[in-house]
Amino acid sequence: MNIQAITFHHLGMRLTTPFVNSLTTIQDREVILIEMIDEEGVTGWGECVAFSSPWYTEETCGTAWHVMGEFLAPRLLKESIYHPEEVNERFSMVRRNPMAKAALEGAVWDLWAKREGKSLSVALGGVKEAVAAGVAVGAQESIPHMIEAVRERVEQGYPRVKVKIKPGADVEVLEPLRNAFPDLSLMADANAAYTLRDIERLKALDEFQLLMIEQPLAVDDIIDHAKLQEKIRTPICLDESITSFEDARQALELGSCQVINVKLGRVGGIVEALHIHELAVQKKIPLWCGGMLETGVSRSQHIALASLPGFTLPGDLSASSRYWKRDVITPPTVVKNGQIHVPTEPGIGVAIDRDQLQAVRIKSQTVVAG
Ligand SMILES: O=C(O)CCC(=O)c1ccccc1C(=O)O
Ligand SMILES: [Mg+2]
Repeated sequence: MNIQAITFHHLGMRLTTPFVNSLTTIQDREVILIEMIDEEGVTGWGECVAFSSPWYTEETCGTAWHVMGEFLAPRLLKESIYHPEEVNERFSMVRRNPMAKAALEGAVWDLWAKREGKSLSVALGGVKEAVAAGVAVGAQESIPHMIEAVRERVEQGYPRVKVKIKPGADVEVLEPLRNAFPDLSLMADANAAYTLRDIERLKALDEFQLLMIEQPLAVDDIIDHAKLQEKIRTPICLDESITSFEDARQALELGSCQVINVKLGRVGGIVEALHIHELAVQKKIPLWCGGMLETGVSRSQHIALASLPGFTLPGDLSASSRYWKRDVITPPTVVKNGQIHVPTEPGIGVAIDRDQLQAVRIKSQTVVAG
């Protein structure tokens, strides 16, 4: 395929409720959507999941806009592409910047799958008709508010709930939650809020039968996580620390985690994620798909990825309505009986809601071939 033009749409979205974690509060959500068109007029869509500020990892919408526009997009427009697996290789002269790479690679996969008449799920080797939903509940102003927020999600049918913790708001939150929901599939995400000096606090969390604890230590650490895993029973799941297949391989070799949260943006795209999946299946390491408070474009890619056999745990895959009053895709993602249907239509299997795109667009920029 010959990509003719790549358009970057800069959107200003707003979450229905603010999302609070150990580092920041997000309500206004800047988003970059990628629209890619080939010589036959087929269009592929991708999403850059970086945030406005570098609180989660170092990329931002600003750095991604720069890297995609100046360095990555020109490499896609220069020569034809036979298969999306070539994209990774073509981007290899750009160090890191996984979210910028994944955004463009994702659009190429959507475009290619549409040309082939295959759903993204089938194109990636997916085997499920539906994937388990899951939900992340941000920090709340009080314990009763937290219990109510979790109850609302349980009543909506989410089979697994994740809450955010930090020192001073861990046992304090998890103990009342566990008492209120003795049988709930519950896990905690620290977004790197602890160090090994907090070991006693972290050991105390073993009491709450958590499915796992996500990213307790530093964003770039795999050494201390291995030491911590030896001292606690709760399985460690890595999020921020895994930015590529190589990171996953090394973390598993060291014993830094027992579970991996795969986010396409964080690991640099679909090909990296497929390699991680292959390794995890071989090593019997359970995987699940994370989320980035994203629009339906990235979520649809994650739903396709979660349909692969190695994604054995419910992810942070929630309904469009959990994030947005109106998503930019149609139909919106819905959760039924705790599950999300995997689309069978070509590519990501959902259409872009052009009216909504227009309504939330701040600016667009197009880069053309030749
Ligand atoms: O529902 C979602 O999109 C995931 C919510 C979530 O936990 C999260 C949201 C934004 C950035 C990082 C994380 C995380 O998994 O750490
Ligand atoms: Mg996380």
